[in-house]
Amino acid sequence: MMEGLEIRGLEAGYGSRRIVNNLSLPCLPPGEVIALVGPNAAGKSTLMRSLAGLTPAQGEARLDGDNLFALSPTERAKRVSFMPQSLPSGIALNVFEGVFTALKAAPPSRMVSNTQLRRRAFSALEQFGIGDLALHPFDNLSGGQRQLASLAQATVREPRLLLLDEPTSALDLAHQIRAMRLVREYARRREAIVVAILHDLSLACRWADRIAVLTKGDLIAFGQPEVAITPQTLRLAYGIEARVEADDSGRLRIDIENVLPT
Ligand SMILES: Nc1ncnc2c1ncn2[C@@H]1O[C@H](COP(=O)(O)OP(=O)(O)OP(=O)(O)O)[C@@H](O)[C@H]1O
Repeated sequence: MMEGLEIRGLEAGYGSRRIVNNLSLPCLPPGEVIALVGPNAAGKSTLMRSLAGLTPAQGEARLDGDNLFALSPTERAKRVSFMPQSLPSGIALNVFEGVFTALKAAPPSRMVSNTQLRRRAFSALEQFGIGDLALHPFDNLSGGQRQLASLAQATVREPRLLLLDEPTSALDLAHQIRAMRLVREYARRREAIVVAILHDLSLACRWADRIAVLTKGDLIAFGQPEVAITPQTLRLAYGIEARVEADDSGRLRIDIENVLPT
């Protein structure tokens, strides 16, 4: 059995409109964070939602050898978590209840008592620095606080596949770094596969093990940051001229020179 996430010939869209075209990726191994980047409307969310079972798709997606599209809802809830771009409003729960409910819906098999589950839910809040918000109604949170609560909710079940749609878009600089660090630690510790849609390429280069660049539904580059993020990719994906340089520690620096006329 091949461990990790394999995607072959995946196509997804809405009705007769195809958004993601025949997409294949080398196996995404456990323990890694994969950033999915690309311009607006490239199909990133559509791809992610199809992996989460929320948008119909054809082709193959296998998680540890199992057909992801054929998992029962319970099995999927145990193995896959999806954090959407924006949380619905009108959630009549406080932050703790929201996370606890997510955990209770598909608890890890080793957790039997409610006390254990409550402890785990609270520790997920603390990990994201929002333990003090436990009793706040979800609906009263700021955009950034909602995103942190949503991250706690997505990780609390310890899924093998964690799908995050723009998890840091509402976070301040310090919380972006904290969130990405926790997500990467999570991938390493739980041997999980994390796929995160990110618009901030510096964040992607700094925290992702590999980057997939999607443009108009096609994968145009995939690999370690220095392989995927090149002047050519940036031109193709975003229509910008940029220099990409690695500093002494090997970190990529993207220097945008000018924007091409459209
Ligand atoms: N529910 C839907 N029904 C019909 N078309 C949709 C739906 N959701 C998205 N689309 C269309 O699919 C295309 C890709 O959208 P998608 O949200 O996957 O892109 P994205 O790369 O995630 O974009 P962004 O970076 O702007 O969030 C867009 O043209 C969009 O209008």
